Amino acid sequence: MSGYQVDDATVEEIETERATYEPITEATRRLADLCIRSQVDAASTARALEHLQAAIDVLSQDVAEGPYGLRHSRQGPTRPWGNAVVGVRNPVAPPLKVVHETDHVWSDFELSSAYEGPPSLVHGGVSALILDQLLGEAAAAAGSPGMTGTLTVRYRRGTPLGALRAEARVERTEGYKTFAVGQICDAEGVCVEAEGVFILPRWARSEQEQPERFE
Ligand SMILES: CCCCCCCCCC(=O)SCCNC(=O)CCNC(=O)[C@H](O)C(C)(C)COP(=O)(O)OP(=O)(O)OC[C@H]1O[C@@H](n2cnc3c(N)ncnc32)[C@H](O)[C@@H]1OP(=O)(O)O
Repeated sequence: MSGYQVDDATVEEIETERATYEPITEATRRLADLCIRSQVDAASTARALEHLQAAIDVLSQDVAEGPYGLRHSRQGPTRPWGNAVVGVRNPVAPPLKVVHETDHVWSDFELSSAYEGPPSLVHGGVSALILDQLLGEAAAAAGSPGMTGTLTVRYRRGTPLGALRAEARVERTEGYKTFAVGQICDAEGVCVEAEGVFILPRWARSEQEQPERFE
């Protein structure tokens, strides 16, 4: 399957890539929030748009074909940098930093106004997105990576924008199937719960080196 690339990037080259693109990604996240909440007048907005167009013109001068994919290096860390949840080069990603413990994974993160669904609350699709990632990471961390087959989400109460924690763990495995559970909590407790089945796809079962992650 395409999108899984092994390259010879050195640790230094990976750090340079991160240092080059992470600041502009973070600025773009800030921009998304400002698009929603700025109250400057039309003339100021038009001026900002001119600056943005200039930035787009510069960045468009050299663009890779296709999405980022999942890049593995023989020397440095794996880079899921285009991922919609954890991608450090993806301004759509909050991004989450996921900590892998022996028996579970977790992440403390903030969701800005860009993730709003009902007023002041997180969009239900965004909660599902985050839980899909966390449950998938739990499956991979347990040594049984897979693609999401089925994800069931229960919204117990509204999830406020702002500071949140997501956690996930593997419940059991059955052959190629891994059953994982997880939740998103605010300071008051659980807001959303999920359970999912992660399946090692047929095409990966026969490969000698199975992928470590599916993103
Ligand atoms: C550190 C790593 C971090 C990784 C994080 C990743 C998080 C993000 C995860 C994703 O978002 S993945 C993207 C969303 N998912 C997909 O796009 C999956 C699309 N579907 C497929 O690729 C295939 O349908 C799938 C791999 C799920 C199953 O196809 P297979 O041909 O490999 O399955 P097969 O027919 O051999 O069935 C294997 C077993 O799984 C069961 N199964 C198949 N599809 C299922 C399904 N959808 N839900 C539940 N069970 C399913 C099937 O019944 C069977 O059970 P039994 O062995 O008990 O008979």
